[in-house]
Amino acid sequence: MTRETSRTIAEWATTAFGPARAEALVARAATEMDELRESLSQGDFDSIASEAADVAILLHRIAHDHGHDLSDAVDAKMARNRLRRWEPSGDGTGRHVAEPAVAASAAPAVSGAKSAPVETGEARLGDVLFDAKRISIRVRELAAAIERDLEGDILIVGVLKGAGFFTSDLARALRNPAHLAFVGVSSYGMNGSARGEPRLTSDVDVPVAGRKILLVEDLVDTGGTLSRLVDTFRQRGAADIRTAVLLDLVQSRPNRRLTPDYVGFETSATWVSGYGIDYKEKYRNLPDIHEVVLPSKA
Ligand SMILES: O=P(O)(O)OC[C@H]1O[C@H](OP(=O)(O)OP(=O)(O)O)[C@H](O)[C@@H]1O
Ligand code: HPA
Repeated sequence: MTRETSRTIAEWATTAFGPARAEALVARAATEMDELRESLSQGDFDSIASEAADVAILLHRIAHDHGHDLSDAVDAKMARNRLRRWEPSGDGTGRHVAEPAVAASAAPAVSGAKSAPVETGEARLGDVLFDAKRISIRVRELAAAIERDLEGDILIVGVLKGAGFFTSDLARALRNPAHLAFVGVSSYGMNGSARGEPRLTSDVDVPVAGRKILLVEDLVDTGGTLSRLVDTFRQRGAADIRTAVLLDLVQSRPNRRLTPDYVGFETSATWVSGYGIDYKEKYRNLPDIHEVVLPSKA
């Protein structure tokens, strides 16, 4: 049997019925919902799945017409639901009461131009800014742009840990015969507290002289990490160095040390997490990128 997606459903429906306005689809979904309610009240349990499918088919079409896939949206929403705290209403449904809170007391002190705020209250995971689907589309677009500029053999260098997922997705979207390496960079002092000059904590395992290098970062804030790496590889004789970042934290632009060559998304968020990016080492595993809400800043 064909595994239907929002796209295949929308294509079929448009061929069968012609283009539709979203309002008409919502009204039709409400009618199908009424039929589902009727099946339940009449005890017609055999038709329940089929009536529910009629509702879902309309929802798939609405999602596709607005650039989404409903199954992906359900996956993303469920990932979020599983992180929330819920208060049961007593009838088998419930309301979410608060986002998971993370204590801020252990926050490292932040210094200099780094935009990380020092919190006095509690931080929580906020809205999804860029979901997994959007990220994967954008990664492919970035790869296409990079391929147009950089031909042939390149050395892809991912910056750990934050850019781990972005580097592996971008590398797989690029068709260049690439070599892959990673570096570790830390901006924290030896005591793990103050944010200072970025230093290399682990190096690439290949020579870089004469190579075309694509440096891959999850985000650019002050630009300190990337500019440190560009300087390092330039001193070692790299032939060409390009920088690709998934997120540009636009608030930090005025004091930035470097402008990346390729940018996935711009965001005005102060702090973000997910898709490799952490909040105090947490949330790197989340498939979507969320805003982290820092309620009070000192
Ligand atoms: O533009 P900058 O001001 O240099 O900031 C960007 C860097 O900061 C974060 O890394 P972090 O040092 O937190 O390490 P991580 O990648 O292991 O999370 C982020 O992942 C970038 O690497
Ligand atoms: O928003 C951020 N998230 C994680 N690490 C960061 N480093 C600078 N800004 C950020």
